[in-house]
Formats: sequence, C-alpha cells, structure tokens
Amino acid sequence: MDSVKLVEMGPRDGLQNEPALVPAAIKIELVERLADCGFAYIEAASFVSPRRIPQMADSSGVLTGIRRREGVVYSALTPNLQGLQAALAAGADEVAVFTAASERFCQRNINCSVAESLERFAPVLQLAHERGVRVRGYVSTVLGCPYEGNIAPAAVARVAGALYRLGCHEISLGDTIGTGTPRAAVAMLSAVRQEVPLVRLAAHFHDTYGQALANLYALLEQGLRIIDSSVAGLGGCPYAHGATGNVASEDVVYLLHGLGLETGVDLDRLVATGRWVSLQLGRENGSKTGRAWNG
Ligand SMILES: CC(C)(COP(=O)([O-])OP(=O)([O-])OC[C@H]1O[C@@H](n2cnc3c(N)ncnc32)[C@H](O)[C@@H]1OP(=O)([O-])[O-])[C@@H](O)C(=O)NCCC(=O)NCCSC(=O)C[C@@](C)(O)CC(=O)[O-]
Repeated sequence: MDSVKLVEMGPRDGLQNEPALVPAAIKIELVERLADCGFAYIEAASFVSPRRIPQMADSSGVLTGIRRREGVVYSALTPNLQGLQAALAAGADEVAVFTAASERFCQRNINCSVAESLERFAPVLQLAHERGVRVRGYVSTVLGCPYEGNIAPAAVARVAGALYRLGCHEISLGDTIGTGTPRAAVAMLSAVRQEVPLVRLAAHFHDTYGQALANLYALLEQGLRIIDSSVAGLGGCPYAHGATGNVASEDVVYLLHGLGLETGVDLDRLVATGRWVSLQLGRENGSKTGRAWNG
C-alpha cells in the first residue's frame, strides 16, 4: 500500500507560541504519547534564543528527559552553530535549519537576510554531517508572507534549491500564515520540484484560512508524500500575526486513511492524545476529527 511520511510538529511548532510556560514534564509526556501513537518523526525541541522564544528554553531538558522509543527520530530546530551544539549535546537524532522565501519574514524571524541565513547554515550542515546527523531545511512563507503578501513560486524554488544544494536531505515548504489555496499550492510545488526532487519535499501547512486539507489533497494528487502536522492543531508562529496552528494531525490521518494511504499512526490513540494535550493546555481542541471521533 502507498504510504505517507508524517512529521509531528506538536511539541515544537505546536507549543513554541503557547502563552503560558508549559512544564517540561507535560512536553515530555506529549512526545512520549506521540511516539506511542506510531509517529516515527517527532520535532521535539528548538535550540533558539530563549529571549525570543521562552517556551523552548527547556529544550535540552525535554530531549534528554524523554523515554526513547526505538525507531523514532527525535529532531530539533537549530538556527546556528550554537543551537546545533546544544542539540547534539542533548541527543537530537536529526536537526533542522529554517529560512524563508520572503526577506522581511526572514529578518523578523531570524534577524538576517535570506542570503545571510544560507551562509549561517553552511557550517551547521558541515558539523551535523560530520556527526552523522541529517539536516532538514524549512522554507517559510511559501504561499504568502504577512509583510510582503504574495510570494512568487520562483522565489520559493530558489531558496528550496539552495537549501537542497547545501545538503539538506528534506525541504519542508511552510505556508506559515495559511493563506494558500490549492491551485497556488500546485503552482508552487511545480516550480520547486524543478530544483528539488519531489520525494525530498514536505508540505508544512498552517490552517489559518481552513485551506490546509484542500492544499494537502492537491499536493498528494501531485505525488507528494511527506506531511508535517500538529496534534490537536496546536500552534501559531510568533512572527506571523494571526497565524493559527499547523493542520491538525488527527484530520490529516483521517484523510490519509480514507484515501487508503498508510501512516503507521493509530488514530484512536492520536485522538486521545489530542484531547489530553488540549486539556493540559486549557485550550479548545483544534482538530475537527479530534472533536468528532467516536472510535
Ligand atoms: C536565529 C537567532 C538565534 C539569531 O540570533 P540574533 O537575533 O541574530 O542574535 P545573536 O546571534 O547575536 O544572539 C542574540 C542572543 O541570542 C543568543 N543565541 C543565539 N543563538 C542561540 C541559540 N541557538 N540558542 C540559544 N541562544 C542563542 C545569543 O547567545 C545572544 O544572547 P545574549 O548575549 O543576548 O544573552 C534568533 O533570531 C532567534 O532565536 N530567533 C527565533 C526564531 C524562531 O525560533 N522562530 C520560530 C521558529 S520558525 C517557525 O516556526 C517556522 C516553521 C519552521 O515552523 C515553518 C513555517 O511554519 O513557516
């Protein structure tokens, strides 16, 4: 059966913007529960400036605290060498660098131009590869920027291609503010796949305008098979005002199983995890499947 690789974002993208500090014990339990659901790739931490993203300041404690499940890849964001060294010390299995298709978002998010970000990443990739650690690359604002509006597919392709040539094994395409619609998503993918093989591309869609599932379906039809999602639709981006969370993992798994695509994820357990974490955070469950599912 055809399958899809899911990368679970809840513990990182999902929690990084949560207003009240979430205790490390809850973060650890969330990661462990997601592994028990069957996710083989979990972005568990982020080694960025604690002044910029206080919620992720305990990333070392989280990564070192989890009961590891064999076969699961626990990854972390690492914007620079300082972040990489901390992530390696904490035992990250894989790391990720992140930049954007738009200059103004890049400046706000990581305080440098897109070109400078790529220069910064070169030594990160070099050291990671020396240590045998794979590096993922994110491109934000692929279907719209909060400061620059529409983004040309060619601009996304340029940055995605540059990350791939730097040595990123997978490029995740972020609709950071969730403004994309299916035809725009297909046009963007068509441009990017000229630069990066389709099997190396992931869709990372936020659901702000309720378009994420439609966009994912359009890209599945094009043959894309890697999807990022967040349990209970947790999340938002601190540098993208009004952006809601990633598309909910429960909704994505429900869609994929309905299409006969394998995910390795147990939907009953995932729904229970989404309900549990929503309760812990005192927020409404952002997954429609999570709210409706009766087993
Ligand atoms: C990128 C930097 C670090 C550049 O940092 P900078 O702002 O250029 O400043 P710096 O390098 O001069 O460092 C400033 C301070 O940060 C510290 N610092 C520097 N690096 C680190 C580090 N790795 N770990 C811990 N601390 C660090 C450094 O030690 C110094 O501390 P101070 O001397 O002021 O006390 C900073 O701008 C930053 O942390 N920005 C936050 C970026 C972020 O986390 N954004 C959210 C994640 S991206 C995202 O969500 C989008 C994505 C990936 O999901 C895809 C999508 O949806 O589009």
